[in-house]
Amino acid sequence: MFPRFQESGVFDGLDAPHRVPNHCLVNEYLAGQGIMPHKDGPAYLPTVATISLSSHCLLEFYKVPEEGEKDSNEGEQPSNSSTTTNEKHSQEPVFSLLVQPRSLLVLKEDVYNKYMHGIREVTLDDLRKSNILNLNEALPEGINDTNALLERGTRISLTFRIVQKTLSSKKIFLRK
Ligand SMILES: O=C(O)CCC(=O)C(=O)O
Ligand SMILES: [Fe+2]
Repeated sequence: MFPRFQESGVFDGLDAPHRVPNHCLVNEYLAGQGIMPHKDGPAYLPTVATISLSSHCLLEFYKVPEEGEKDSNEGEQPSNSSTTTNEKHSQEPVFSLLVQPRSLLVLKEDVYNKYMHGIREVTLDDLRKSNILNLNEALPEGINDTNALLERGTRISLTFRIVQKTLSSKKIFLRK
């Protein structure tokens, strides 16, 4: 897989010597589970590549609140079991992407830096809503109606990132 990342240049242009990720987060979402809107934050270099398996989801993008408005959840560890996830989605998304199973989604540059992303806690995704930018290309096989409600199943996501600073074992030893 690393050669595929290098060939496709997904992690090019970052301040990283090897152009491959050193961090992978695996999330499992049961139908109806989501993740609150958040920014991935400065602990990672600003490119994130996500492989999705099993089910689609609707990834929604929100403007980061201005200074003084409510927090932007920057770098906060997002929880996919929070009961308040849908409250955090009260704002309307600016745009959404229909994320297909077996797809690789790369978020970088402005989308990484200027928008929050989240997944609503719903079992049905309403394709009429949310300004879905890739709706026509991403409709699942057999569905040609952009008015459809898409039923979610269990989705597994593998999110690859580059973490710039990791805590060395030496530091851990010295702190004991
Ligand atoms: O599961 C996904 O596609 C998104 C996960 C995510 O946003 C995160 O872990 O920061
Ligand atoms: Fe994220």
